[in-house]
Amino acid sequence: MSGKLLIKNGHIIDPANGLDEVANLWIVEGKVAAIGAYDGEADEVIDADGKIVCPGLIDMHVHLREPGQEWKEDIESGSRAAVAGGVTSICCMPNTGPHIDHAGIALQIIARARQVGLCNVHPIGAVTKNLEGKELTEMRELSRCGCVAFSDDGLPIWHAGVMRKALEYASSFGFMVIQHAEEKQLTAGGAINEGWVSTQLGVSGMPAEGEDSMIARDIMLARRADARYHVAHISTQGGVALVRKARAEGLKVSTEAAPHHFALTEEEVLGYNVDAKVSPPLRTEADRLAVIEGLRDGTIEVIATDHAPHHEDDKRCGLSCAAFGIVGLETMLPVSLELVRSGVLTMPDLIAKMTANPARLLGLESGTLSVGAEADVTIFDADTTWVLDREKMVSKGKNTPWHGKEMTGLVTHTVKAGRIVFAEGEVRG
Ligand SMILES: NC(=O)N[C@@H](CC(=O)O)C(=O)O
Ligand SMILES: [Zn+2]
Ligand SMILES: [Zn+2]
Repeated sequence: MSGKLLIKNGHIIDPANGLDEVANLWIVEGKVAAIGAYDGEADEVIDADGKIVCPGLIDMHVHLREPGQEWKEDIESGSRAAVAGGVTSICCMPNTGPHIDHAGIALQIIARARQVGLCNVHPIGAVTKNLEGKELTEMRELSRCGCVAFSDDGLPIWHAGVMRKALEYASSFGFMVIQHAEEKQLTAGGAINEGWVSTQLGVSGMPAEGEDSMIARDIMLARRADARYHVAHISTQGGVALVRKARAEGLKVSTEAAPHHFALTEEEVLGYNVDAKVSPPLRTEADRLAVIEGLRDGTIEVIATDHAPHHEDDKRCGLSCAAFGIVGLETMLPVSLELVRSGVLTMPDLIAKMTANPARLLGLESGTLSVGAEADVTIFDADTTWVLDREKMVSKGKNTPWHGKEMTGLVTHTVKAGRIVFAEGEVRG
């Protein structure tokens, strides 16, 4: 957009540039023009006094459902939910219908996202055709058409031989393979974590070993292939320990945690709460604390929501048959801010896990307030409290375990390429 936007007197935190100070942020012609002094008059001013101003958040794990399941979410509703949550760049997973396993679909998603024009949408290409785990996709072509990483998320790349080939092939081009780590032979039929809650409820469980064993296998394969391997939505104590050890060894292994895995435990499903049913499942308190320790010591570099919208019809059918998934875009920031309030992370460290770190892993240009960068900016009040009402959420998916819960931390403005796309609780455009 043309013109000059001044974000005045905010507490600017930009981990990519080590910035942590109260200053003015000037945006000219959609780009960051200056931080601090600038000679000129603003066309529009946002008073950010007492607020935090940071690069637009990046969520590298989102299910947009388009094409194929637009009644659950689509590119427009997902983009709107993103900016309502302060997120200006999302990576969308390939378990759509058709899958993102050929260039045409990737191009179609990017074109539609540009038309919507609210946030950056970067597709993640499938590793195998039809997510069947058998035949590799044309990763190189998918990459040329805008895919920023590769995954069969929704499903694991279960076949060890195929995973080995995928890692070797991806490694020769520097592509990152993102694994939904789940050994189905251990988790088949399970709906929630295997443990005392599954016993109490009489519902089949998914043991932590289902996740741990696949991460262990993959790390061996990644070591052999010298490949970039990223564990999606890590949820277990054992998994975090394996990733920590691999990183200490110098392997190109990384991981992300979803807010529900560091904020909630399996006890959330007591009462057969289908909105707390997710894959991997909410785990034990020991697992939750291990994820928090992983975030604290840097083993887990990224916070990503695994935003998985479902229609009510897919959820309201009992715990065993309900679809897996929790929506996350609109609760990512307030839920994650608890890590700062409880002293686990500093504010800059938290913001880095939602900006600079995913940008670095994926080679994105966003996630920074460097002068000259596209002006994607999130402004939030870290202390404002509000109550989440699922009916007021922008996402079509209302499947959140936080309905009716008090949230601390409110996004007041989202700016995309210099344009205010969210303010006063409303998405604009
Ligand atoms: N996380 C989930 O519970 N569900 C995801 C799939 C996935 O992320 O594995 C979905 O697509 O619904
Ligand atoms: Zn997954
Ligand atoms: Zn997912």
